Amino acid sequence: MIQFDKVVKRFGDVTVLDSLDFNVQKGEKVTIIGPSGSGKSTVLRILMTLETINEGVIHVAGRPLWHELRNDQLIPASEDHLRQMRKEMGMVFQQFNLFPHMTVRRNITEAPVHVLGLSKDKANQRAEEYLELVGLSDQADKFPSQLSGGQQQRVAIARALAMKPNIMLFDEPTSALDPELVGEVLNVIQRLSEEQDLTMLLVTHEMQFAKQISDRVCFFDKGRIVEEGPPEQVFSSPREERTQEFLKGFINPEC
Ligand SMILES: Nc1ncnc2c1ncn2[C@@H]1O[C@H](COP(=O)(O)OP(=O)(O)OP(=O)(O)O)[C@@H](O)[C@H]1O
Repeated sequence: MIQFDKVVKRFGDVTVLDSLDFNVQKGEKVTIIGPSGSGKSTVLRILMTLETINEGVIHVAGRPLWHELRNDQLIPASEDHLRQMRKEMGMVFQQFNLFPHMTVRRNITEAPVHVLGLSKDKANQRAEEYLELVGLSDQADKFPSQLSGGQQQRVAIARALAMKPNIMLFDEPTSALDPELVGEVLNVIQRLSEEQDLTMLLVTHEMQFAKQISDRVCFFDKGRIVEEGPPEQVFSSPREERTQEFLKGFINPEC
């Protein structure tokens, strides 16, 4: 579903992704862990087409993301191609990014109406369906500022799902939340992973959750995958010294 081939990303002189090879299968739930600045968010932002790449090729659902095929040659993607490719993915950010002047319902229906061309009725139906999934059916007429951080993040998840993406990207979805609100968001993500046929890529510092939810955990350092494997292996018996050092910083990651 996702394939990075020798992808290089630089910001000025700093190489953030260093010839990265990385694959995610259809339906797979993959968690990326690693120290601050290792390039985790950059991977998601590149997939969401929020950042460009300098070298390499990325395929999403079998099609090149940042390129188009013309006469068997890869050429840089047009804005139209990027717009099409973006429909494959939904992203949930650390800071919710809801539209503050719109109700919860409109936050969710806006893109389905204006990007997918759904009728208002259809989009409203869809909003109800996903608000129910995230446990917020009774909050549709509120504004984001009237909700807790955990509720806002659940609306953000419903909003991303309402575009019916095949891939969901979560960029540290709980790190801006007060500790007592983290659980409700993780519960929703857990439910999604169990009930929806989604490919999921999650960046998180919630190691226990990563262990629970993931088919595979990838440990990133300096723009490369240092170690990857099933969560039991990576958390309980990491092979690489850098992974061991990183995990020592977390309280009982094996629990
Ligand atoms: N727009 C940008 N301009 C310049 N440098 C950037 C930009 N975005 C990210 N970087 C740099 O790229 C590196 C990787 O950033 P990234 O956000 O991917 O790391 P991360 O592993 O997600 O870190 P964290 O866990 O702290 O969020 C960092 O050194 C960061 O400062």
